[in-house]
Amino acid sequence: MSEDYTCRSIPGPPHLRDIFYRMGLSDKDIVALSGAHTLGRAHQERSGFDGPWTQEPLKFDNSYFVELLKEEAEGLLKLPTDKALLENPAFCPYVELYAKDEDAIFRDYAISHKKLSELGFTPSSSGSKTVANGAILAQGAVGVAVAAAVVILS
Ligand code: HEM
Repeated sequence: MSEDYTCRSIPGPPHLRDIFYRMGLSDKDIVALSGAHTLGRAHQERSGFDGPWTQEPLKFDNSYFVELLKEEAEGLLKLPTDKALLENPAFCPYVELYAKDEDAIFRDYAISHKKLSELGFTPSSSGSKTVANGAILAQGAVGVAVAAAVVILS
């Protein structure tokens, strides 16, 4: 398989920035946190997408970025938001850096994940919605804790 992708100098869709900037996160945070997709997979019945992003989805490493840079990554998933990281000149150099330098993604992912984890949340004022949101956020927190543990232990 070839690693023949090079960063394009055209701006990609602004949606990722709309979401992450309003939480005070940066371009670097967007790319580093996307690296969480090194772990796990998509499920047809949940999101409509199917499959893992990497060959070893139980291992936290830099392979999300390595696979993203490959023109063909057979059997592996690339979401539109994954591809967007290659289409924006502000994001793409980080993809290249993390594909080359695993220590860099370990370091930057830990920093970005800490920022994300410490943001907190504002519970809804409506009772039943609060319970539903609380349950969803609790599930999310477990996922975040697992990913953080993987980073720390690796
Ligand atoms: C950039 C915006 C993001 C989008 C559009 C996105 C989208 C998705 C989608 C569609 C799935 C598959 C869900 C399923 O079918 O089960 C998924 C899974 C996952 N996401 Fe994201 N995600 C984003 C950011 C993040 C972030 C910031 C993290 C953590 C820091 C993260 C961690 C994960 C993990 C670990 C899985 C695998 C879950 C599993 O194996 O069940 N994602 N994401």
